[in-house]
Amino acid sequence: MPYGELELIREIRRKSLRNSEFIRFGIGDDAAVLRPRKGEDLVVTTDFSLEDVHFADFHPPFAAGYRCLARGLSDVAAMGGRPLAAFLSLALSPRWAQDRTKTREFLRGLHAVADQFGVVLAGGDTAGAPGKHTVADIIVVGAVPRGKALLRSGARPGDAIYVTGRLGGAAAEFEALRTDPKAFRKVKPDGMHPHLFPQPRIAVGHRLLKLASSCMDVSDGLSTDLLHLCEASGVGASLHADVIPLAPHSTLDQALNGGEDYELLFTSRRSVPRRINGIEITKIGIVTEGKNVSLLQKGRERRLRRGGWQHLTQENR
Ligand SMILES: Nc1ncnc2c1ncn2[C@@H]1O[C@H](COP(=O)(O)OP(=O)(O)O)[C@@H](O)[C@H]1O
Ligand SMILES: Cc1ncc(C[n+]2csc(CCOP(=O)(O)OP(=O)(O)O)c2C)c(N)n1
Ligand SMILES: [Mg+2]
Repeated sequence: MPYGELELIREIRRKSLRNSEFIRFGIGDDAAVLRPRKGEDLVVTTDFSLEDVHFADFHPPFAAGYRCLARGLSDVAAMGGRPLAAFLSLALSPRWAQDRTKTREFLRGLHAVADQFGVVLAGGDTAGAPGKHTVADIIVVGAVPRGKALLRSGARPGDAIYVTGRLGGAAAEFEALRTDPKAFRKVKPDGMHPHLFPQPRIAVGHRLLKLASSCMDVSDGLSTDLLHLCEASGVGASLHADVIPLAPHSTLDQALNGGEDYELLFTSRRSVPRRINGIEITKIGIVTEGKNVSLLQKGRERRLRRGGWQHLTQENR
């Protein structure tokens, strides 16, 4: 039986009926009413999850829904924010509208990560997609202490460059999933599945408010994202390939160019602990003057190539 719009919204609303100090009114009115605390700035981010771009038939729909919100939460983490409310705009392909289990599983995954991080789904929009692909857009609203949000532009020469967790795992798991989707049917968000269930580093981001001079999340790949950060800060960098923490079964190329690891890349000139909230922190380089971003590998130095993901080009693998 296909979903009707009202029925689907009713189902989503039943699972999201929770107001909070921040959400005065959530799903049910023409717009949500949010009330930030005094002394806070709001952070707002939006991210597409497009069928055949961000997820495909070989993804369990539960994981597609989980990733959809986790990616938005990672952006809030990168700003040092605590996430408060999410908004989901969902255009279902005819196939998804027909197949209630796909849509239900997608929403179950989305609610799983919402519950994990105490975020309430406070609104959205529902439609039938005009084409063959399901399209989801997630908006996440969070809060940071006023004037304290972590920016990409704060890196200064002499700062050390750090990354949380391990890199390349998402690309490695993506390849494994594409090759043998059946092997991933029963996986759970246990922190061991960097592609299917990325873990937004909210708690680390919060601690970085007092430690980091700049910060961003690694979504497109370390190479591309470090170049973004350097450009925003007007600095160069020297990246040490041999100390980049690789996830199990992943390669340096996947760590540099694979993307979707949703770890935090940050700079600091303070003393940074080796672990924050149980997550390992690795120093991977140093911020330099000028504009050159170089990669040091086994004593040899070369220019860091922007090898990560770019939409609207044919270069993606
Ligand atoms: N269509 C758009 N309209 C307005 N701003 C956009 C649009 N697309 C991207 N941006 C903004 O450009 C910046 C970089 O975007 P993006 O590369 O997607 O960041 P990220 O990789 O962290 O998601 C962000 O501040 C984002 O809000
Ligand atoms: C079906 C499918 N093909 C390819 C990928 C790989 N992929 C898609 S988008 C992307 C980069 C990150 O996506 P983007 O939309 O730039 O995320 P953002 O930076 O906005 O968080 C990667 C590596 C995937 N996840 N699913
Ligand atoms: Mg991007």
